[in-house]
Amino acid sequence: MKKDRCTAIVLAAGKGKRMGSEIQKQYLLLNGRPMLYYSLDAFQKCERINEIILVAGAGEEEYCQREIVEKYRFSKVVSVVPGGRERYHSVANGLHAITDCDYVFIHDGARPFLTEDIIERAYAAVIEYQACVVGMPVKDTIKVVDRQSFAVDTPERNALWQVQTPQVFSYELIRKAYDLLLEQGDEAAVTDDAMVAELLLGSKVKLVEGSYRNIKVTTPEDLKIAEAFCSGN
Ligand SMILES: Nc1ccn([C@@H]2O[C@H](COP(=O)(O)OP(=O)(O)OP(=O)(O)O)[C@@H](O)[C@H]2O)c(=O)n1
Ligand SMILES: C[C@](O)(CO)[C@H](O)COP(=O)(O)O
Repeated sequence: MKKDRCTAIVLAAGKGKRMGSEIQKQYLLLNGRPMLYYSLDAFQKCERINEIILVAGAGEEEYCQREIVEKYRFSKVVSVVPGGRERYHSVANGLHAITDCDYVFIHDGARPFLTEDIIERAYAAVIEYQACVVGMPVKDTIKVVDRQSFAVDTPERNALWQVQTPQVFSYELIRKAYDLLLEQGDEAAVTDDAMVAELLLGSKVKLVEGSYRNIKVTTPEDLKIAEAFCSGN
C-alpha cells in the first residue's frame, strides 16, 4: 500500500507586534537558537513528515534559507516562500507551494514546543477524520463580554478548548477551503485554519490533545515562560 505523503507548512511571516521586540520574535534566541529552529527541528526529526514548506516574511526568504535552513541543515525544507499580510494569506501561499501530498500539517513557527507525540496523535486523527486541530481543555472560566466589558454569558467550561497548532487536514480539503476563501476577495475574519474549513466547507473538525507546553510565544511574558521551559523548568 502507498504510504501517505505528509507536508508541514511552518509559518514565520508574522510581524510580532505584540512582542514588540527589535528583532521579529521568530528569530529571537531561545537557548542559543532562533525560536523558529525548534518547530522545524521537530518536523525534520519526525519520520512521518516528508517535506517542509517554510513561509518567511516577504523579503526574508534568502535570510531564512541561509541562516536557518542551511545553517541547521533542515534537508526536508523544499521551499521557502513569502508570506502575506494576514496569517491566512501566508497559509494560502504555503498551500500553493505544495506539489504532491496527502496530508498537510499547518504550524505556527512561534510555537517552539512541538513534539513528535503531538504530530503522531494529529496524524492518527487526520487519517480518520480528514480535519483535526491540536488543543487543550481550558483551565480558566471563560466569559463572553459586551462592548463595555460586562459579562453576557459564561459558557460551560467542559465544552471549551484552547486551540493550538499543528492544524492538520487532507490536502485536497484544505486547499479547496482556502481557494474558496480567497475567491471571496474581501478581508476575512478567520483566526485559524479549522475556521476556514468549518465556514467554507462545513467540515467537522476533530480536536486532538496537544500539550499545555505547546504555547504560542506572543508577548514578552510568553518569552519568559519559553525560556523557563528551555532551561528545563
Ligand atoms: N501574516 C502573517 C501573520 C502571522 N504569521 C505566522 O503565524 C503564526 C501565529 O501568529 P502570531 O503568533 O499571532 O504572530 P504575529 O502575527 O507575528 O504576531 P502579532 O499579531 O503580535 O504581530 C506566527 O508563527 C507568525 O509568524 C504569518 O506567517 N503570516
Ligand atoms: C492558529 C492559532 O495559533 C490557534 O491558536 C492562532 O489563532 C493564531 O493566532 P493569531 O494571533 O491570530 O495569529
